Amino acid sequence: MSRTTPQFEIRDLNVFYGRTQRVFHVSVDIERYGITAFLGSSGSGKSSLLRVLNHTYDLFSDVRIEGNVLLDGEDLSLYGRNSTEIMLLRQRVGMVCQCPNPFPRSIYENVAYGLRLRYGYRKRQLDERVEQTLQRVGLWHDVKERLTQHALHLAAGQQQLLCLARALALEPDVLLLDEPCSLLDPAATYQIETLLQTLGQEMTIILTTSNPHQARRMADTTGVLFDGQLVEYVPTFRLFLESQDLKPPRHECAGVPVAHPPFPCSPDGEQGSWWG
Ligand SMILES: Nc1ncnc2c1ncn2[C@@H]1O[C@H](COP(=O)(O)OP(=O)(O)OP(=O)(O)O)[C@@H](O)[C@H]1O
Repeated sequence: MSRTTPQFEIRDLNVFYGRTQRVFHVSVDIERYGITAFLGSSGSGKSSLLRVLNHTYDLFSDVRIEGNVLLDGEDLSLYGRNSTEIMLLRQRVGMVCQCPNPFPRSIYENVAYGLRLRYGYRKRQLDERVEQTLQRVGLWHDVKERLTQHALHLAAGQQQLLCLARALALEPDVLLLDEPCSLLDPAATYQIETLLQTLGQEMTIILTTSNPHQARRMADTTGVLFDGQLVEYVPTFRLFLESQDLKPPRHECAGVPVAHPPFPCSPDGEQGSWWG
């Protein structure tokens, strides 16, 4: 595989829940390394799109997808449900959810569990890797004296860092993050965003957000989802330059003009909502 092959090639992707279509004809290449954000209001299809990238949509019984998703040139639609390929895929393409969801076990075990399963490490190797991984997410200093404590006793931001550590321990090529900061306070958000910017230099990060400021701060490329349709997919700086001009919508989807929402506040302001 060439280094210039996109990490993901998504071709005419449609997602249906039962008979209702929620994602429409999304075609996009996601480049290797850096941060790509999918920005949209609640219900615009961000999670539905993200879940296709590591087959977690399989976990929902009423979902059907059409189209092709290629990871490093390999077509994921050829993978069968619950197959070994899918297990390996989810190690390669790790995921962190909106709501911090550590295992109801100790802090140590949250990171060690996957390492033990994947690499069969013994105690000393496990200790080393757990420490390294917790160092990597900046949590080691806070938790080194209480590794055996229940993970749910950590603050929400620390729980989210632990979930990141759990995913990173398996050395994924890609990290998917579904609104990773939406339930966190500004300090924890800052910590996670800073970490993701560092990680984006060595792996592909794909995140969803409903916060245009977060996309602007974080992402190299931003896709805007609107009612399940991808109405923009551009380098982030272009999206925000153009949005400031409050240009009228210039997109069509299936012949219908799409109301691309303007950016309502000053480019440096944190007030207002894209969608409000
Ligand atoms: N498992 C499901 N079964 C049925 N409908 C679903 C399911 N998951 C999502 N949907 C619907 O699909 C649409 C898109 O949902 P999705 O969660 O992808 O949007 P989102 O942009 O991630 O929203 P949010 O930011 O609120 O999570 C919504 O109308 C939602 O109700």
